[in-house]
Amino acid sequence: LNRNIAAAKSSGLPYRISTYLLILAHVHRSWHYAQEMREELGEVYLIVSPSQIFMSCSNAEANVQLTTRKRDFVKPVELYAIVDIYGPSILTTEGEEWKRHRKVVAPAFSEKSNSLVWKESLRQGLEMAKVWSKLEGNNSRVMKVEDTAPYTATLALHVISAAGFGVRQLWAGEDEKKLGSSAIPGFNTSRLTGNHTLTFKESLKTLLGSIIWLAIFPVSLLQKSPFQLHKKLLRAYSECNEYFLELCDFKSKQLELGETTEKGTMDVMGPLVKASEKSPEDSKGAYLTKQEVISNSWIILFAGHETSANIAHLSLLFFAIELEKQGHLQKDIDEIVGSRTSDHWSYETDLGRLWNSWVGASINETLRLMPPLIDIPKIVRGAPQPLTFDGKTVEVPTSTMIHMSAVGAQRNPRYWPHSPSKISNKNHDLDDWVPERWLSSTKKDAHKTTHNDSESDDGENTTSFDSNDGLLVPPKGVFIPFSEGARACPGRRFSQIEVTAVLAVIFRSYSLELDVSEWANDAQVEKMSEDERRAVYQKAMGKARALIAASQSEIFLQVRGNYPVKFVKRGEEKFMGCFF
Ligand code: HEM
Repeated sequence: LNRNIAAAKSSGLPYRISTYLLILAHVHRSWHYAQEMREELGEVYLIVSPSQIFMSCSNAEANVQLTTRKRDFVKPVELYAIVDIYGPSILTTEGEEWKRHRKVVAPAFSEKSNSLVWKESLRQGLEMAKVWSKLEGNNSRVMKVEDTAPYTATLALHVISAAGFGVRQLWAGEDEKKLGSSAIPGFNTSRLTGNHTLTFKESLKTLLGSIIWLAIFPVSLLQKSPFQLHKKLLRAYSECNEYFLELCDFKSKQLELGETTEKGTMDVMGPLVKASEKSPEDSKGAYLTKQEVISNSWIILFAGHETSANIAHLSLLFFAIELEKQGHLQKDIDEIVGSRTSDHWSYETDLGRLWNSWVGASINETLRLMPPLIDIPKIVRGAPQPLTFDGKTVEVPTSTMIHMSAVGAQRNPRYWPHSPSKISNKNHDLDDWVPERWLSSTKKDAHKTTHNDSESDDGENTTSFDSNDGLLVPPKGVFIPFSEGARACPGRRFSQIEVTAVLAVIFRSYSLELDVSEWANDAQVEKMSEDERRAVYQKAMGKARALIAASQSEIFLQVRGNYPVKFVKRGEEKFMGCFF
């Protein structure tokens, strides 16, 4: 402890002494009090325990250095061991090995795969609404949904399966005949072949639900366990591996045949399989082994599934709370797509326009307020590292575990346009969901920047629909839900396109209102005056806001519990009129 205190003292940073367990608790709960800590200790501070020095950073200038000086501040890949179940991947490697993975995986997120994401997300959004309409007591005009979270999770899985792996998935009740020649037994059908005892979706559900065991114990030990839970988990683990292997073979054959080369490389996995068929000598460093194709496919599924699903789920919930804002959203969607049905919406023109409207603004605002990864970890492995911000230079001690606090920077009044809160007594509204801050009318010169976030310091450049001047572009290091620099998320556009398509296709046809049946039934609401309706809705708004504020971060930030909502055909809203 004394040694760590001495290192903290000489760092020049404010620090607090704590135990390691309290650091863990801090990390786990930090999103609840990131701002109080920032106000008390400053934007960059240390917590010191006998076994560890921990640094939290909500300063933009420092964040930029943490993401661009990739040799000085490295990714502590050991933290990701929990998801490393099929071997090392792009997410869980560092240095030269990571470069090899990245060289293959990042370009696989191409314009071709993005256009698949767009098409599939529109289709899945419509199918999801169909499923809601068939729930007990619902019809196609009024659809009560107890919890939208499991549905957005299924949707995200289906989109990754289609755009990531080239395998379309169906919702329960959809006719498997629809799949035609793209049916793959067990992977997207209920018929099992070979040694399979579970479908792909069943194995995945078991695996995701109990992944923690695989992180704690090696497979060889679990194999000796007498517990049913462990046996089931191991079964799911090996069947998932089998499914990925079968998928690799399927894609190899597609590529071999040549006739469907285009089809075989449209999705993200196609280029990975292609890279595994090259010899290391012929590939200029861009090759993967077959097992690495599987480990990366798994990681793509894992990293891109709950994250996008949570943003879609939360955006829906925020719009149900903020009916006036929902009105603005629908107006923008109507203006952009007009009377065209979603099968005529274009990736080239409509996507960009939707992104630069209330749709993109609301997604960015959800990511700002509720980033799925509340902290982005880095570590100092070698000598202490200088860090310069606000005109001073401090020294980050060796072995310091760093958290770039996404919540801390993204709610920091210093960096964001803000007004006094309309729902609390705070003098800023950065803890509130205010999508309009992203729209041009609220742009202020002070927040303009020259940074083009479509370029990483690896020199990789991809076309971007979100680097034009449609939405506010915060300074570098301030808006970091996808991290920045070389280790930034390669699935950023994938998820932006997915959530844009889903919100647009749903709000084009439906309005979303909170269920108020806890206070009044439908007949009672019918008889209420406008003021009475507003009063009852405000109770529901308060409860839904409290639910979101009580979210917890396990691996990702997630709402715990649910709030029932009603999707109603546009024009049949019960409460929307009270808020205009
Ligand atoms: C709202 C959605 C998403 C958010 C907020 C998000 C956030 C992030 C963040 C913060 C990182 C950096 C983690 C770190 O450095 O420790 C990351 C990395 C990664 N993400 Fe995402 N992500 C999202 C969606 C996706 C999607 C849809 C995919 C794939 C389909 C994906 C694939 C990956 C991969 C493969 C990495 C590792 C990159 C590397 O280490 O080089 N993500 N993501």
